[in-house]
Amino acid sequence: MQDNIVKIEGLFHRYSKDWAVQDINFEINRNGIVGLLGSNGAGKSTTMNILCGVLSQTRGQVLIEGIDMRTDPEEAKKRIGFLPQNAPLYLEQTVDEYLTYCAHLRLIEKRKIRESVDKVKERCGVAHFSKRLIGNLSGGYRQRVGIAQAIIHRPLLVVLDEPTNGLDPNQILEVRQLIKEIATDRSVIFSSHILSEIQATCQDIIMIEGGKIVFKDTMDTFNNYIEPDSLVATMENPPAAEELRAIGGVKEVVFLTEKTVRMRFDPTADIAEELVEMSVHRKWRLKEITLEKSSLDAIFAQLSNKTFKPSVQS
Ligand SMILES: Nc1ncnc2c1ncn2[C@@H]1O[C@H](COP(=O)(O)OP(=O)(O)OP(=O)(O)O)[C@@H](O)[C@H]1O
Repeated sequence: MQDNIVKIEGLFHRYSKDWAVQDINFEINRNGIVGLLGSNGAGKSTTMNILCGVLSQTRGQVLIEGIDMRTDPEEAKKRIGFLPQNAPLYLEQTVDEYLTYCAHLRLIEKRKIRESVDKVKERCGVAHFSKRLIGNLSGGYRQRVGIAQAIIHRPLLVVLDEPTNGLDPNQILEVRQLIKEIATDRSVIFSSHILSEIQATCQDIIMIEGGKIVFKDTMDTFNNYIEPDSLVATMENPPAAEELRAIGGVKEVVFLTEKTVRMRFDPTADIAEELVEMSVHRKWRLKEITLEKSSLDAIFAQLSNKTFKPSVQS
């Protein structure tokens, strides 16, 4: 039977008195990107540092392809590439010097180092900056070099701690694209405190809050879990706001234009059907109706406050 790429069981860690993470359990069994989502201080870096063998857990087990990170760190770490929150870059080195140094650290055979460095520069789009000092690169290119050091030894798992933090919108798109590319033939765990970032990048999501997992499943399941709670309707002959507000389950009515209205409602009420029926009877001449889901941040807050654990993950 094939071992999981990653299996984390009953992971607890405390730095001093309080638990930073508690009872973290998850598995990764396939290539692609898993998003680790949580607000500041939620426990993302602690989990990632333990997963990569940089921090030793108080309790629990981390297995990489069945190899215990605690008892056989050398073998387990060969299978992992890590880009911590503060990328371990030497700003006074050129891209070539730095990646060659990383290749040595990763124990790549001497005769293969040149080739490995060239390949990874090509893959990460930094080949044209080979002789440039890292200190003189933009934030986006520094992150690319950080990702290059994480994949130079061709690990089966790459762990990226908030890799798009501090980048401008264009750089974020470029780094996201690079992460998607490197995840085609390996597994990537990617952390962020921004839900839309995880949604745009990941196939699976693990939400962590207050050191505990509050949601873990596929991104598709997460998206389906979000129920619509407002609609936008356009009517040729709309009634007054009070008439719409009187419909059972409607919480708020706001006219966006003379003929277009947004109605917030209780997700358990079937407002759309009611609105269509009333429009026919009262001749409001409904032209268009669009259901809207709650803001992502609201869902994040909602999930963060409750413990919801679907059984499957990847
Ligand atoms: N070295 C440390 N010593 C003591 N407490 C720590 C240490 N590092 C983290 N913590 C605490 O552990 C908890 C989890 O922190 P962690 O850095 O893992 O969260 P995070 O989700 O990565 O947040 P951020 O995005 O802000 O880095 C927080 O309460 C934090 O204050």
